[in-house]
Amino acid sequence: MKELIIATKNEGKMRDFRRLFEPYGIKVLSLIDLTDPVEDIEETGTTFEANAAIKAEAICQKFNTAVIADDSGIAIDALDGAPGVYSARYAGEKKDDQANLEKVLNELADVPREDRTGRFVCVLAIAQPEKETIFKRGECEGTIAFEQAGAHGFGYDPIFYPSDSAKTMAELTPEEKNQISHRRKALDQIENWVKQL
Ligand SMILES: O=c1nc[nH]c2c1ncn2[C@H]1C[C@H](O)[C@@H](COP(=O)(O)OP(=O)(O)OP(=O)(O)O)O1
Ligand SMILES: [Mg+2]
Repeated sequence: MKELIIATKNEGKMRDFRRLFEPYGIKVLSLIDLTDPVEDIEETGTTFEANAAIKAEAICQKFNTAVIADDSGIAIDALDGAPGVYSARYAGEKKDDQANLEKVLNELADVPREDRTGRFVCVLAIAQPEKETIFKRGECEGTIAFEQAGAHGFGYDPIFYPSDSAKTMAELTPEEKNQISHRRKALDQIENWVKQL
């Protein structure tokens, strides 16, 4: 089976990616799956594209092979786009999903339903030896809940209602999430590249 390295240590993303790549007959490996330990990569960029490039290019150079990275997050209009690129560390360096979503709920406590709009963003970077890095962006529009619901998914899924959905992203099955997610929409745009692997 063909293998592809995804430059991530996020287990929630990897569960999404394993399903998303399965139809292409591709086995995806995270940085945790590799036998060589990979040190944490500092995400010093101020855009999703910059951070995705940092991750993809570092691992591409290390292993001299094609690598995909995913930089993603949630952008909330009432918070001027925050947490945005800082989504993973919104409540502190520890990367605590529960603390992060509680911080958002607290900040939006007085914001009425119609003003709770936002979107998930996923930027995929493909880094390949001797080639320019390729970027594709997928977005999933929705609204932020007043309280968390659902046990699937990861990150901010329990507080995000995709547009036209009566269920949060965490109440959807993994298959349902993968039909509408920002990750799906970004991956759709690199389908031709994936198929030629
Ligand atoms: O489908 C999603 N459903 C819910 N939440 C999500 C999703 N996609 C991204 N998110 C949140 C999780 C984390 O708070 C941030 C990603 O941050 P991001 O730096 O890209 O990932 P990370 O540091 O966890 O792992 P890594 O950099 O090793 O890939 O956005
Ligand atoms: Mg990260």
